[in-house]
Formats: sequence, C-alpha cells, structure tokens
Amino acid sequence: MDQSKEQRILNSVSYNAIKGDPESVLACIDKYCSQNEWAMNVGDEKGLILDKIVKEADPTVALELGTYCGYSAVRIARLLKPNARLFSIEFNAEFVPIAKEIIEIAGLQDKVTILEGHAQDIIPRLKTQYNMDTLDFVFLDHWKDRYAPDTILLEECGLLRKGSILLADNIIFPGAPDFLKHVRNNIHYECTHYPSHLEYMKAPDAMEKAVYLG
Ligand SMILES: O=C(NCCc1nnc(-c2ccc3[nH]cnc3c2)[nH]1)c1cc(-c2ccc(F)cc2)cc(O)c1O
Ligand SMILES: [Mg+2]
Repeated sequence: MDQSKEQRILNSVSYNAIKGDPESVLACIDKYCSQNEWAMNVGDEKGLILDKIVKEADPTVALELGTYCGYSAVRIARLLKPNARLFSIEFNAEFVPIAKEIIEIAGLQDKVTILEGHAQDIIPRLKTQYNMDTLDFVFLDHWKDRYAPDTILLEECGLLRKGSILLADNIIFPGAPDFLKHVRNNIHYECTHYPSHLEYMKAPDAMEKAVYLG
C-alpha cells in the first residue's frame, strides 16, 4: 500500500531533523512542504503570528483543535514554560500516530497530549477527565465550519475566563465566516485581524485573535 503524504512528511522529519530540536523539526516540515508536497500545516509565515500570540498568552494550559501532523503543536509546545501543557484534539485516526512521532522527535512529548476524537465530544469532558479549570490559549485549526460551534461550546462548558486568548487559522482561505460573525461585534470578545498568506502559497489568508472578556 502506498505511503500517505503525512507518512512521507514523517519520513522526512525522521531522516533530516535533529532529535530533540523543535526548530529543526519545523524547518524540515516547512522545507518539505514548500519544495515537495503542499500540506495544511500553519507554516512558517503564519507560524510567526502564532509564535507572537503564544508568547503574549504565555499559557499554562493550551488547547489546539486540529493536530494534523503536529506542526503547530511543536510550534506552540516549544514556547511553553516548564509546567505548562498543550492538549491537541485530532479527529482523523491516521494523523494521530504521525503527529505523536513528530512531537516525540521534537522532544516535546511530555508537554503535549493528543486527544483523538471530535472536538464537540471531547470539549465537554475536559474539566472532569483532564482536571482542567479554564484555558489560557486556544488555537483553532480544525474543520472551518466547526470553529463557531466549538467556540460556543467552550463558552458553555465554562472553559474560557476573562483574558482567554483564541487564535483562529484560515480566516480567509478556506475561510471561517460563522466564527468571524460570532466573535466580531460581540461584547464578549476583543478581536484583532492578522493578514498573511496561505501556508507555502501566495494566496491571501489571515488569522484572527479573539480575546474573551468574560
Ligand atoms: O482543513 C484544514 N484543516 C483541518 C484539518 C483537521 N485536522 N483535524 C481536524 C479536526 C479535528 C478535530 C475535530 N473535531 C471535529 N471536527 C474535527 C476536525 N481537522 C485546512 C485546510 C487548508 C486548505 C487550504 C487550501 C486548500 F486548497 C485546501 C485546504 C488549509 C489549512 O490551513 C487548514 O487548516
Ligand atoms: Mg490551518
């Protein structure tokens, strides 16, 4: 059976990256996906925006929706302080073992927990099953039509606090219009727009930061 693109990305990281060095894992994925096969990692350009917001949030507990190959999990986890943790929800069973291996090659396995399943099924269990209080930072990068309902779910489950920072990828392309409608012109959110480009392409894309005001 032919290998998947995601398996080929893992092969490239396993062969070329320096074990325990997150920067080299990120560089390897960006090089492979720029030169060989496009893939839906947040990428190096939008990755700089992600870095900026994670440093601003300095989260103790972070959540990511949409692990994919683990690129943004590595990007986020490499910036976390010693006792901070990232929980990442992935729906596609094929992506989970690949993301786990890439996170392990980066040496960040102690900081990242991958939860397999639908976000809408896992979010309601985060407080009880993972002893969570509230989330300091949420990166939305899963199915674009799930950004809005899952944000509402996070609110309803009491997982957001005054100052929780949400950052959403792909606001322009593929686009998340319902999410924008929910957070913009909403007294409970303070939004900031970050224009950029689709990963590894010239097409315009953007990220949206939405700070929950309580
Ligand atoms: O679909 C995307 N990302 C989502 C993957 C995912 N990985 N995991 C999930 C999940 C995880 C828990 C879930 N719970 C419920 N649904 C879930 C879906 N979704 C995506 C697509 C593009 C893209 C751009 C241009 C194109 F021509 C084609 C594609 C670019 C991007 O940056 C993306 O992020
Ligand atoms: Mg994305």
